[in-house]
Amino acid sequence: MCNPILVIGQQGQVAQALKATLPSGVTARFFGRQQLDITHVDQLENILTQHKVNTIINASGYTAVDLAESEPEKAFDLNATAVEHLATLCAKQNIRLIHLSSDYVFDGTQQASYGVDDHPNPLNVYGKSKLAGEHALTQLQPQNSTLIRSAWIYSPFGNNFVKTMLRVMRQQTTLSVIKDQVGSPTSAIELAHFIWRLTQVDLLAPCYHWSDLGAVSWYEFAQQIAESGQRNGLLNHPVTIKPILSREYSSQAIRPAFSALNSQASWSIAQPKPWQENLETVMQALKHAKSSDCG
Ligand SMILES: NC(=O)C1=CN([C@@H]2O[C@H](COP(=O)(O)OP(=O)(O)OC[C@H]3O[C@@H](n4cnc5c(N)ncnc54)[C@H](OP(=O)(O)O)[C@@H]3O)[C@@H](O)[C@H]2O)C=CC1
Ligand SMILES: Cc1cn([C@H]2C[C@H](O)[C@@H](COP(=O)(O)OP(=O)(O)O[C@H]3O[C@@H](C)C(=O)[C@@H](O)[C@H]3O)O2)c(=O)[nH]c1=O
Repeated sequence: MCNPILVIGQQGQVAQALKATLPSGVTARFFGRQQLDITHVDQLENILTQHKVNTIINASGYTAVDLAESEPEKAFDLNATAVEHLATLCAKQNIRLIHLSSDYVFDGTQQASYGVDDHPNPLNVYGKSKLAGEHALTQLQPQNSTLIRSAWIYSPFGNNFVKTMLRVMRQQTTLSVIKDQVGSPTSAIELAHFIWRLTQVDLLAPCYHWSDLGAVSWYEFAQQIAESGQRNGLLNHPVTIKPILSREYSSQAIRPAFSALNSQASWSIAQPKPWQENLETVMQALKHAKSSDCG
């Protein structure tokens, strides 16, 4: 039997999506930060001594984009230094490492969607810490490892823009959402399927991009969430969404104006679906979760 795959992360949305989509015949062990704090290199070493693994999926990360501006050390500890330690151990022990990075490594000045060879130039602390993690992985080159840049991840799990919008829309009938930031929403479930496919690929490319098909502004994304929310009984009143500019919205971090990903090079491994279709699937999952809560 193959050695189990070790997943770092348990409660995060990508970790939960990986758990929900575990392919039959694959064994995976999930470690939340209670069992494995990857900022402690001794804990990593202990786990790797206790568990024989060939592949690690790092689904952990510091993801609080605004908060990172006031606590850069924490963001860099988790997104860069811990990745460096992880990559060092994986290189030493011939373990394949699959790591996640973000569209926020790009500055958003490009006109066309970002491909894997486009130049990263992050605007905020979170993006800088993710890019430092990418550099650690590529420089240390653990055995046949890769990083996946994804973007705007949403799911029925954890915290994300879709769930935030639904919460805000339930509390108020009007809200303002930024229209001059455009990106690629990504269903965590579809991303998880892609990651599991990658674990089966013999020779990995150094970097993949993965998102749903299509690019959209946060404003248009919010409009679709409201429309689908009402149709699926997740919202019981109409909402008015006012399109605003980034400069009208107070936030600590600067976000790229355009960070859509070109993931075409990944389509030989899995075929992405349009974001509207994936959003509908997630909204229906939220609807079922709500009706079983009530039942
Ligand atoms: N969210 C998004 O839109 C995007 C995310 N990404 C990247 O994908 C990855 C996963 O993101 P997502 O699932 O959304 O993140 P979440 O914020 O939902 O989850 C973060 C995960 O990190 C784990 N974690 C936090 N601190 C530690 C630590 N010290 N040691 C070990 N594990 C820790 C958490 O552990 P526990 O399970 O115990 O809570 C949790 O599983 C991150 O690397 C992120 O940068 C990339 C692009 C977009
Ligand atoms: C709640 C809210 C947000 N916004 C804006 C703020 C921001 O520009 C945008 C998205 O806000 P969020 O804080 O949900 O998303 P943000 O934290 O920017 O999401 C990012 O997370 C990291 C981890 C990534 O890697 C990125 O790919 C991306 O998904 O929406 C509004 O315009 N109106 C609102 O009512």
